[in-house]
Amino acid sequence: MTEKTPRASGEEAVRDAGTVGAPVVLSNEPGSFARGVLAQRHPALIRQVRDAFPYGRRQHEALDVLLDEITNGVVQPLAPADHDHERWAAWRREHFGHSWYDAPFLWAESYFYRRLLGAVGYFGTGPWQGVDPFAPFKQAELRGDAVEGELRALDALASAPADERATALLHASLWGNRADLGFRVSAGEPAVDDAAASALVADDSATLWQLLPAGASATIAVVADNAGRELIPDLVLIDHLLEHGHAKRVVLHVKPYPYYVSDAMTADVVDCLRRLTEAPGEAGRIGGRLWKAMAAGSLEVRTHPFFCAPLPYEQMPEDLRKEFADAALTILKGDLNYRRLVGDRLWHPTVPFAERMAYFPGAVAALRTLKSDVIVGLEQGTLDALERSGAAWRTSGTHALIQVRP
Ligand SMILES: O=P(O)(O)OC[C@@]1(O)O[C@H](CO)[C@@H](O)[C@@H]1O
Repeated sequence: MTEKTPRASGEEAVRDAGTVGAPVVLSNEPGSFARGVLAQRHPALIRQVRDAFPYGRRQHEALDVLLDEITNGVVQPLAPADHDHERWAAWRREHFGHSWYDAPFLWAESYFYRRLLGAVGYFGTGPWQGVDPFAPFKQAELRGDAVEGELRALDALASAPADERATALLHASLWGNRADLGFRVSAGEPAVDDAAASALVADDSATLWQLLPAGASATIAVVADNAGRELIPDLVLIDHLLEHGHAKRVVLHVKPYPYYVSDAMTADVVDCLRRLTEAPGEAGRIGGRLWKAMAAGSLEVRTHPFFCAPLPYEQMPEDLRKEFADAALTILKGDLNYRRLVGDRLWHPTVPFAERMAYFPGAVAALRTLKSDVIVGLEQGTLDALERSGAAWRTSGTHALIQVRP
C-alpha cells in the first residue's frame, strides 16, 4: 500500500491533538486512505451489488444516478418522502450541495450506504423492500472453506485449559474483524495468519479479564461489527463468557439495516447460529447452547438506529447511554465502531485511550484490526517502531488492538 498516512509526532502535536481536538478525517486529501475509499471502494461496491442481483430497470437507473453523483456531482439530499429525510437533514444538512470529498469521511461513507440502500429499493414499498444487497457476499462467506476450517478448529480447543481457551477465543474474535468484506473490495484477500505481519499494537486483555471475574452475575454488552467470519467467533466468545460464568447475560447489539457491506443484522445472527448448530462437534454444541440462551434470555439481540448514525458515540442517545452504563463491560468490535468511539479524527497516536473514553458511561473495550487512519493509546516506543517499519500499519489490517478503559 502506498497511500499517505498522516504523521504527527512531537510534543506539540500531542498537546494540540489532546486538548484542542484533532482534525476531522476528510476524504479530500489526494493519496489518502479516505479518498481511496470514496473514489475506488464505493464505485466498486456499486458494481458488485449491481452484478449480484437480477435488479430491474428502476434499480439500475438509480444505481447509475448514484454512481454519477459520487463520481462527478455533489451530495444530494434524500427525497422529502423518505422515512429518514428529516433524520439525515438533522445529521448535518450542510453537506448537501457540496462535494462528497469535503464532508467528514465518516459522514460521507455512512450516507453513501444509506443512498445505496435507497437505490436498490431497500426502504421502498416494492418487491425489493428489505432485501439485503450484501446478503450474497455474506452467505458465500458463511459457506466458505475458511469458516469450515475455523469451526473444525474448535474441536481441538474444547479440551484446552479454560484460560488458554479464553485467550484463543478472544483473539479469534479480534482477528475475525480482519475478514470484513468491504475491506476486501479494495485490499484483496487479507493474508491469513501471517504471523510476521500480524501484531497487537496495544493489549489490555488482562484488564478485560479482570473486569469479568468468573461467577459475577454481570451483563456484558457486545456491539457487533461484521457478519459471517467475524460474527461466528464473536458468538463463540459469547458462549465462553456465559458458560464460564464471566457473564450471566450478554446483549448483542446489531445494525438495524445493511451497512458497510458486511455489518451484522439480526438476520445474520440467525444465519450464524444456524451455521453453528448444523456443524458437527464442538461448533454444533456451541450453536445449540447459544440457541437455548436466546430462548432463556441470557443472550439477547438488540438494535438501535444510532448504530447506523454518522455520529461519534460521544453523542449517543440517552437510552443507549443507560444501556452501556448498566453493563459490567461494553465490548465494541471493529474499525468503524472504533472510529466512532474515539472520534474520527487524526488524534496523535499517543493520546491515552482512557482520556478519549472519559465520556463513556461504563467500562469499555475496543477489539479492532487497524483499517483506517484513526488510532489512539499507543506507547511512544510502539509508534516509533511502527513508523520505522514503513508499512501501511494504520490501514492494512495487519495490526490489531485490545484497548480497555475500566
Ligand atoms: O468496521 P470494520 O468492518 O472493521 O471496518 C470498516 C472498514 O472496512 O470500513 C472503512 C472504510 O470503508 C474503514 O474504516 C474500515 O476499514
